[in-house]
Amino acid sequence: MERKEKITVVGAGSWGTALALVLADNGHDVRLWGHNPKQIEEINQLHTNKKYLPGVELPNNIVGYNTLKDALNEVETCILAVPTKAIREVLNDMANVRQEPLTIVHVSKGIEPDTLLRISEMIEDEMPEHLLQDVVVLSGPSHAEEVSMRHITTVTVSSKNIEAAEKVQDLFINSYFRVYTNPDIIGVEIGGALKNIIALAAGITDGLGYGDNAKAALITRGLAEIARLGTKMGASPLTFSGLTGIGDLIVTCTSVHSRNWRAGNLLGKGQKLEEVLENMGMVVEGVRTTKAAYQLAEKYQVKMPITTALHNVLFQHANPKDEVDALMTRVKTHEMEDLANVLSSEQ
Ligand SMILES: NC(=O)C1=CN([C@@H]2O[C@H](COP(=O)(O)OP(=O)(O)OC[C@H]3O[C@@H](n4cnc5c(N)ncnc54)[C@H](OP(=O)(O)O)[C@@H]3O)[C@@H](O)[C@H]2O)C=CC1
Ligand SMILES: O=C(CO)COP(=O)(O)O
Repeated sequence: MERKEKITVVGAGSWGTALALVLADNGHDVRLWGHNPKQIEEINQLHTNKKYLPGVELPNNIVGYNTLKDALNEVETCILAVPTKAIREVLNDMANVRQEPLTIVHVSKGIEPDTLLRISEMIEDEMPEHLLQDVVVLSGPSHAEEVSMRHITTVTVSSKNIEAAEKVQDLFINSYFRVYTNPDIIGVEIGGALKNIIALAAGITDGLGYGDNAKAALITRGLAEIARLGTKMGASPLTFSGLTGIGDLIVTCTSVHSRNWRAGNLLGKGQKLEEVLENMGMVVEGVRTTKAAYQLAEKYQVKMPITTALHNVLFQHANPKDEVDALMTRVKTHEMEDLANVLSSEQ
């Protein structure tokens, strides 16, 4: 019989709440911490979180907490489910109320602009060493709306410590939520973060009225530039053909649940970025990640034409249609650059 645990989910948005449900289904005592007292009252009294997961009923073994100290008391594992922008602030608050080491499972998909740190690196940077047991990432094609309806979902967990990843695999795995492990933490985090850029771009092309051919082109050429950067950063190229690479690209570029796709769609239809973000009401990670990936491309001297085009649209007021035209009229090239180099050296 598996050990049932007290587990704290930090962040009561869509993804934190959906993951709390999976853990509750597995019999764990789940504490769901959020910074909004009214929302916590709703979770405890009505067993709903209507803003983030409308129509979903939460079981009794999910208890809402508004105080981090109480939420983290006597807990060994915490799931960190806040937007990338809020991570440092929340970790700082956690460090102030913790004395014992904690395993942090992060589920956010982003890169920090300017420092260019992946989220596991941000956690190591911000959390004092004596308070950090292990850092694990959970990522993959998984919209909260579907997970909360117990629709079949597959994800991957990764950590520098394989045993920690396997423990998290055991906490989450069940008949509708299948969890794999992958030792390549760089590839897992880069794939999960950068697919949001391509999802924004896919939303834009849909909003402009382009068809499925354009979407397929974006997904495959998007994957090529993500893998080009990721491998330079030390990731295994194989990871990009897995759940956290192509898998997450497919779901985010093709699903109406995706906030990144929806934001891109509105941009393609002519709305201004500020207006789109204001009306979304939930995090659109791809915007900040585009800034970070653009900086990473410069740092590692990697060509990322789709990321650059999106950067121009988001931050330089470029016209989306002009950027698509510019992408299509670049100098002709090989599809597989490495393969072309190998073949020409054999001649
Ligand atoms: N939704 C999904 O399907 C998936 C999301 N993810 C990733 O999970 C991460 C979280 O996303 P998601 O849950 O969807 O986002 P949401 O926008 O749905 O929720 C974000 C939550 O974080 C809270 N929050 C924001 N800032 C702070 C802060 N400074 N301190 C404390 N809490 C804060 C929000 O509170 P408030 O309501 O007060 O704003 C809200 O409860 C993102 O990185 C996302 O990419 C990954 C896989 C799937
Ligand atoms: O990461 C996700 C699905 O795997 C969620 O994507 P969005 O943030 O675009 O909704």
